Amino acid sequence: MRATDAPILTAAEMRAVEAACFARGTSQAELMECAAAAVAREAARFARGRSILVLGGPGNNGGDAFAAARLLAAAGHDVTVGALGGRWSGAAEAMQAAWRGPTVDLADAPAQPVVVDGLFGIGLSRPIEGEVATAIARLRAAAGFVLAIDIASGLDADTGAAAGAVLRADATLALGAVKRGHLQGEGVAATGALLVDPIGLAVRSEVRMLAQPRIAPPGSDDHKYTRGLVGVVGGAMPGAARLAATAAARGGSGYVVLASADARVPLDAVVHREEIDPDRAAAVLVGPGLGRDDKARRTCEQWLTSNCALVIDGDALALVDVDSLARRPAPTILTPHAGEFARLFGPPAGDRIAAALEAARRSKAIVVLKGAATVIAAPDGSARVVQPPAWLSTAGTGDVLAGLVAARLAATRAPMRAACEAVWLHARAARLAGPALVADDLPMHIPHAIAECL
Ligand SMILES: NC(=O)C1=CN([C@@H]2O[C@H](COP(=O)(O)OP(=O)(O)OC[C@H]3O[C@@H](n4cnc5c(N)ncnc54)[C@H](O)[C@@H]3O)[C@@H](O)[C@H]2O)[C@@H](O)CC1
Ligand SMILES: [K+]
Repeated sequence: MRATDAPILTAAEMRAVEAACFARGTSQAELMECAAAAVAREAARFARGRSILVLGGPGNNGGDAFAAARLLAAAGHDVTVGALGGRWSGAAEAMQAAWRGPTVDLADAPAQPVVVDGLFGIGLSRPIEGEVATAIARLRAAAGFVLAIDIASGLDADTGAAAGAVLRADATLALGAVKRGHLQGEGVAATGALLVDPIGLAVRSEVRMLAQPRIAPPGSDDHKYTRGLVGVVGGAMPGAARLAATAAARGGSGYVVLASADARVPLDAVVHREEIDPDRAAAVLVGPGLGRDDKARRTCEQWLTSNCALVIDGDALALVDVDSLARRPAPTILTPHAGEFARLFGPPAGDRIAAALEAARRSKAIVVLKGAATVIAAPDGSARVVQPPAWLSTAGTGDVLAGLVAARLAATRAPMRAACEAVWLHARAARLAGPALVADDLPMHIPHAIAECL
């Protein structure tokens, strides 16, 4: 199944879940059979009758592979196993012994159109080098499709870093839970389509893939103020604030006020004012196109010390500090890209999810760390992760997201929920806008994205 709403674990957390499962009486072999059945199901779906090379490594990832090979062969597929190692133990040994089909050394494995990668999973402990690296490069180049069992071999399960070779997958079937390494570092490119099978494990985690939200429509007695007035603070580059204000208007705000020296408004429905009344605003966005001069600094300071719920983006992220954020009496949402995040909190080490959670804890703000995998982290330790379409990597889309976050904050008054709704709607609007989108295209698709969530 697709990974939406799936739990995301570290390797240590995954092992703890497995240990708890064993403590309740499930055997390792039973869990492995469950994993293998899921792998065989997905491999058969992708193979569509083509010959399959299953790669089996020396650990339990290899155990899954041997068991899946047996199930695929029993279902009538042409299966060869390319094996590495040979000192299997426990359930993996039993699975290896139960495989009766053709087995060759990895180095001699014949190229096949479909490869199932069960070399290494979350137990990778050193870089893939030498003969193994040579073999996987050859097999990858010849394969039309590679399905990784649990995680692409060569990736660190927590950071997605690859110290040596990686067997890049077209699809990965994560077992029990998504691993953090699927979503960061080299894992972003090496994972392919991310699928997850629960394999019967009950996994609880407050770090999850972002699910499609349910959006509450306005009530029959709502009016423009109860639905939430959004203030957008403009500055040196007025286009950015106009994009944000358009997104705020299309994102379900009752009223959008754009405060800018430039009186041009992007829509007739957006009202231009010299100032935003803090007592009327349900949420204020500061930062897109603000500039970083003294005037911008004063504006930023004024809003930072206000009692308004704030979204802080772009230039404003360079004008605030963590302690002032933590002192704010009202909700704050930060929407940094990697550079802005690094300036404010220090460069994220290998694990961006951990870095975003730590930043949220320190700043007492919701942190939306944008990137190939966007992380939405809350001070309470919960986080949601989504991989937005890569076409979003173009100028101005961050301004649209910031406006949308402000709109949802004004509508919901619940910062984590608002950030999750906005990030989901933004990604969905991008898909609706299609390839080669420009930021100006996105706002018109937001209402359609909202309609899918009612
Ligand atoms: N723990 C369990 O009970 C279950 C685990 N499952 C599978 O088991 C995997 C984890 O199994 P393991 O903990 O056995 O670990 P792995 O199977 O990922 O690999 C560990 C083995 O690989 C060797 N190794 C690590 N890096 C190497 C390298 N670069 N070159 C050569 N050898 C290397 C280690 O010495 C060890 O023998 C999961 O990813 C998942 O696929 C599933 O079967 C479900 C049940
Ligand atoms: K693997």
